[in-house]
Amino acid sequence: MQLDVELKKSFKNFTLDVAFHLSSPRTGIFGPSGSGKSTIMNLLSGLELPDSGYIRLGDAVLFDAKKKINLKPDQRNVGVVFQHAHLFPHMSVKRNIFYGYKRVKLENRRIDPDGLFKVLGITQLLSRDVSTLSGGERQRIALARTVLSNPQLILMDEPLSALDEGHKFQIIPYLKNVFDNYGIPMIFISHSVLEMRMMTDEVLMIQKGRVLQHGATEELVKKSWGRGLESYVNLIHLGGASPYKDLFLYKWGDARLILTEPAEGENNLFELDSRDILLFKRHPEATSARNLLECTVTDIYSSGNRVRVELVCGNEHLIAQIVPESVHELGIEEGALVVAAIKASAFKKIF
Ligand SMILES: Nc1ncnc2c1ncn2[C@@H]1O[C@H](COP(=O)(O)OP(=O)(O)OP(=O)(O)O)[C@@H](O)[C@H]1O
Repeated sequence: MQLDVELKKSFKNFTLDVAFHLSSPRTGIFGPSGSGKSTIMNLLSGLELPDSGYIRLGDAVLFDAKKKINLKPDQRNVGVVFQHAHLFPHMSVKRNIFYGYKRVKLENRRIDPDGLFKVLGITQLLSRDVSTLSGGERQRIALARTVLSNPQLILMDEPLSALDEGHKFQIIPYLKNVFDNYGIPMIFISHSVLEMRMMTDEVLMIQKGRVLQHGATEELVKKSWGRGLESYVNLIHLGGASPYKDLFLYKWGDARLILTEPAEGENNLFELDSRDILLFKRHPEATSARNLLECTVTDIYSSGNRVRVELVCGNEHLIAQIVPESVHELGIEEGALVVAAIKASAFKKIF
């Protein structure tokens, strides 16, 4: 994806003034409430008219104030998934999905609907009444409708934020499936760092209508933590568990992890707060922590009274957060060997 944007838009109490070039097919727009994320999305999709600037998507000019080009929303080939699914309540699920499909030219119907229903896990929902669906199911239906319209870009405006905590992340594997199967570039809007990390490789940080930072998602999360993010959260993908005494044993690269929480299937995501990792110079003789990992320090960065220590443990990466005094006591520097101790209960299952 190549998206070139320079846009200005003023409302009574707010001015958006941004210029950016996005090339990653999984991009995020991140920022606090009221920073201008939805305004950017509305300008890109053609729902709002910019005061000035241009929008170029690949070879297509969607908007150019100087050249007086302004493609209508349905000419832009940009699909939108909103926070709420906006399904027609009087139509069946199937009719909702195919709404608009008949307007897609035959040569552009490149996505097989039955295949898409499998990818989104909605085949069994097709004959259901819209009113009987859960929030996550509704979002998957809305996504199916958008994908079938054959967009060259999908904008997702906080697609998870209306879902309750328990179901929020269940939809993430489906979103990833759609991306992996059809390769349609996505711009994902959110004010959740966790969602950004799960859904994007590149992120544009917006504040008060301006671009504050732009870069690789993980790098921004690691390095800009001093400005408000209390600690780094390690995201750990684990396959299925096997029982181990009263606990559960997982394979993690070449290492083994013991957790209190069970998980099924090969696609489980756990979070581990960087503050929950203790570092030792040598193997402790006895400890209540069930996990002791031999690691090498690869990077250290500090902000105020906190220091983040990047580690490679086997072939996996971890970030621990300690205080400056511990850095001196442990002799932590790049290349140093340490033992990371992690309690079995420190891993929290996301999905
Ligand atoms: N049509 C409009 N008329 C007047 N002000 C508007 C309009 N649309 C947006 N705004 C204002 O522009 C600012 C940015 O709004 P926007 O919805 O883009 O923020 P956001 O980052 O998406 O916020 P949130 O995360 O809460 O959805 C807000 O102050 C909002 O009140």
